[in-house]
Amino acid sequence: MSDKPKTTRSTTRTKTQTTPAPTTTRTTRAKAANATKSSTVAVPPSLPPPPPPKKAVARKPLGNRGNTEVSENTSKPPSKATVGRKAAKVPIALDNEREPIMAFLRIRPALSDDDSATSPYLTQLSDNTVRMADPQDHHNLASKFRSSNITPSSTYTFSHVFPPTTTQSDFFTKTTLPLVRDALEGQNGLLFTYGVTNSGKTYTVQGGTVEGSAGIVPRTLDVIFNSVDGLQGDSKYRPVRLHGVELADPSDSRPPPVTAEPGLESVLDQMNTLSLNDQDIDSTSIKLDRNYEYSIWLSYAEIYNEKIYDLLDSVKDPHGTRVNTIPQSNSSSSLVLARAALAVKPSPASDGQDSGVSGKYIAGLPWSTHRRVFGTLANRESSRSHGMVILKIVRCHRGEKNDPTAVQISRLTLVDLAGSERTKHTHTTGDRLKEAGNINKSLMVLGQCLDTLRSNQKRLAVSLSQEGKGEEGRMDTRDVRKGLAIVPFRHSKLTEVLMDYFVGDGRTVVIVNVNPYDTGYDENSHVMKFAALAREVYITPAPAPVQRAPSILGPGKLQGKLIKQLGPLTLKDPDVIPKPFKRKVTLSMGGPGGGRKKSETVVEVLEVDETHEGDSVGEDEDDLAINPFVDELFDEIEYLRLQLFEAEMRCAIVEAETREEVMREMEERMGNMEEMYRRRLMKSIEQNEMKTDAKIDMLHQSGLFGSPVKKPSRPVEQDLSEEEEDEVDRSLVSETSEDEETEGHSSSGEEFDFGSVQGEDDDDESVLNGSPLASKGKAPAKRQSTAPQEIRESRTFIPDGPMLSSDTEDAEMTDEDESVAPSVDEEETETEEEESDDEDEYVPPAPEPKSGSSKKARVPSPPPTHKMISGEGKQARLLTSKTRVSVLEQEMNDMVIDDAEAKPVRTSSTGTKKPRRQLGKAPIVRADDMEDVAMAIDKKIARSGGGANVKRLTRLS
Ligand SMILES: Nc1ncnc2c1ncn2[C@@H]1O[C@H](COP(=O)(O)OP(=O)(O)OP(=O)(O)O)[C@@H](O)[C@H]1O
Repeated sequence: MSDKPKTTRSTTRTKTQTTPAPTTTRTTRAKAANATKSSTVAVPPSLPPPPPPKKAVARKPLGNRGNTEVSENTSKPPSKATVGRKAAKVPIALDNEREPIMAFLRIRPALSDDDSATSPYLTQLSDNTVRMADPQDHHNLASKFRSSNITPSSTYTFSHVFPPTTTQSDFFTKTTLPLVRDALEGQNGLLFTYGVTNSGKTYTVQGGTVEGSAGIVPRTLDVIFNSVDGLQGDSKYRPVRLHGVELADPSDSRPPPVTAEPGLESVLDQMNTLSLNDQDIDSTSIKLDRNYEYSIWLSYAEIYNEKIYDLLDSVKDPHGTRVNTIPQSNSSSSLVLARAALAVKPSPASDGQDSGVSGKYIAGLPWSTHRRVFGTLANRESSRSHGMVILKIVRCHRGEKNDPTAVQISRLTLVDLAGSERTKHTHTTGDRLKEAGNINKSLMVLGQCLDTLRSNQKRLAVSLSQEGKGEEGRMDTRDVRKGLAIVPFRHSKLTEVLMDYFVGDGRTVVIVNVNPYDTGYDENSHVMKFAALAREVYITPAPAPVQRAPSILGPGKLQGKLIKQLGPLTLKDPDVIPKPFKRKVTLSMGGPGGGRKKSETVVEVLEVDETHEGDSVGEDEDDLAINPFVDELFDEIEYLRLQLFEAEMRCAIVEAETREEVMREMEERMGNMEEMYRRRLMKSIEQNEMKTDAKIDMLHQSGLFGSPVKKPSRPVEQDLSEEEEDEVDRSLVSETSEDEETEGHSSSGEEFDFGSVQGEDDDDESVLNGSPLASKGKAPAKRQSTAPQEIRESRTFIPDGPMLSSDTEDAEMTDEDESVAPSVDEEETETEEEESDDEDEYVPPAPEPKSGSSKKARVPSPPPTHKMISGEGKQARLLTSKTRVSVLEQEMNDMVIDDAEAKPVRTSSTGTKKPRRQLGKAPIVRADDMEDVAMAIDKKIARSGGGANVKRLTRLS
């Protein structure tokens, strides 16, 4: 018993330190023949709250522990008892029927202030559902156009969801303890963690560095050794391959030859003397059938770059010599370690078992204790490799101890998968890219396997459901089985090694780890979908296999084969040795939590390809069964899938970029249009203001506001007598009528410089100088010399002269109003403006009517008012004044204030400058306003006796 290995678990457990548990136990008590059946073992509903943290206590050697119920252990509080208590609600089916793969979700807590400041994208809805929504969705434009298979918000269902507050102990009890119990009863079990980097996989499997954070692996070992304590067998047999057993080598049970490797001495010494806190020791014990004795075997392997390595291997240099000295961090000497990859071989039929399930095993993976821990020294990088702890429990009935056919072996495999992020996000090159590619490949193949299994099961289920529904349309289930798709287990080392679990060789549990603060929303969506897929795959756990006819090999034979297997490590013949893969590894010891100073050493590791020499019976025939063509096809499918994925991602990115570009362009155009309309509006406002100012000026000048402005250009008019004024009034009315006809031509053929002429050639161009108002102001001066003649001649025209009625005014204004509406296309608007200009051309009053009866004949009949105007007397003059006001209003409304930006382009054929009327710039004059103005003017006229002021107004207009 003094040979019993000491505990090697460490409170300073980190990713880089994984120590082997002692694996061989001896039976210390050969009694309890009538022990109760182990199936009565139940899991506690929940563990009691952990005891107050004690000062670290020395871990008790396993050999000294009694295999007793915890309640019997006086050193432990009864509440820690695990046997005989009511079963916890662990969602693992207890029958051997078909059952889905269990998928548990564990949500990582916020670890930093940054995490706490971010809103998590995962919300727990119930005990088994969560909703995942991308919080960046509202801000991130690109995320709106992410590839179509990523949904912005989804609800996912799991067997159970563990919130961030879940303790390691609670998590272990609800997810792994049932598997441990199964394993002790002879049932295989698989548990693997799946998630992106930094989501807590390693924390879940191995544990953290703080007290009470021991993970699944150490707790599993605790429970197993607690349970078998007192029932240890003499390790007569040891497991080989997948299901086989052979006679054990006596050295398997010996303690490690520490002195032989002084470099490791300190490491192992450190491990052995480390003490653990109570919270890190799981005191759960499962009540076992005491008719059996047990021996526990452990191996630890990693799958790195699609190659499998033994992490419990002795440390060797490239020449195969054991390395005795590990250089310390401050040492200048460098160390090169070598390790050989292990082959995966099919389990031979000679290892036949009851379940009939075939699988593969890692050839050369040692199943013994006291090995040097490569895993500890070679620093398994959990992000980049899949770590597998494989526990084998060899159970032998006490009454049949010497009957090798009565040996029962069960396996419990705990896998910490590498981070599942995609290559495109890792931005890696060279070796890192290769690593990422292999990780992606193995995880992708794992997904493919589950997918194929699911669809095969569905097809089978459909075929079975149709059985008994008559012959027609029903397919023989055997035919359906033949037509099922091949599950591509062989396409990655990971699935090759785990395949037997998926075809019914035990229960499977998937733990999905999610960091809800991580930015990899898409990656986590893939993880969630993987879990959803896993839950749709059904497995039929086989009953505990019993080796009825195991192939027993002598230890010598096995050793010989192992030596053969490890032979390439000597690296003596470079021609036959594949080119090794070299990488640098940092070894870490001590550090926070353990109270030891942290030391680091960098070593180079040479990784040699696996040898394909067979080491087991019957494997060659199995290998021959592999069809290389099918293999090729699978490779091709894999390659195409990868290409498809990359193409999809590229398309999604291009689409998102294009959309963004188009949106930017549209925004720019909208901005330009907005600016254009804004400028137009401002211009229109300015013009209207100027026009209003001009009107006010005119009213001031006319004296209507009590401050007449004297116009030097009209001195003669002011001197006219009353009679003359009347004459002028009448003549002006006549002029107005005549203006409609004469198209702005004076009797002398002279053209006025305000208003353009209808039908005028658009090509005429001249620059307008000054405001149209100025032109209007000048007009009377020109007329001045001809006024008496005009008055005389106009008398004959007044009755027939057309007048602008208010209706006409309204109509014109309406037309112009319509033309004000801006058009989207500037050019179109321009054209319309020009056309409208021609249509609504302002017709200035002609100073002298054109002679000729033909002109008169075209004049429409005048309204009755005109006839009255042609009469004599005061009332008639007043009416005439009103009419003049109407004309004035009309002219004011038609008036255009020219500004610097106007287009004064027209000239008459005679070259006279003409202001070009601005389309749509005519002001909207409200009828009420005009009436008011008219009334004011009337009053003024009445007060002043009409005459001069009316004349002045008219001239002004
Ligand atoms: N439940 C938890 N409670 C407290 N800390 C946690 C928890 N889960 C994870 N952590 C911490 O989060 C960090 C990342 O966890 P971990 O290394 O286990 O992630 P991982 O998924 O294994 O990453 P990788 O794939 O790179 O190995 C670690 O510091 C770990 O201690």
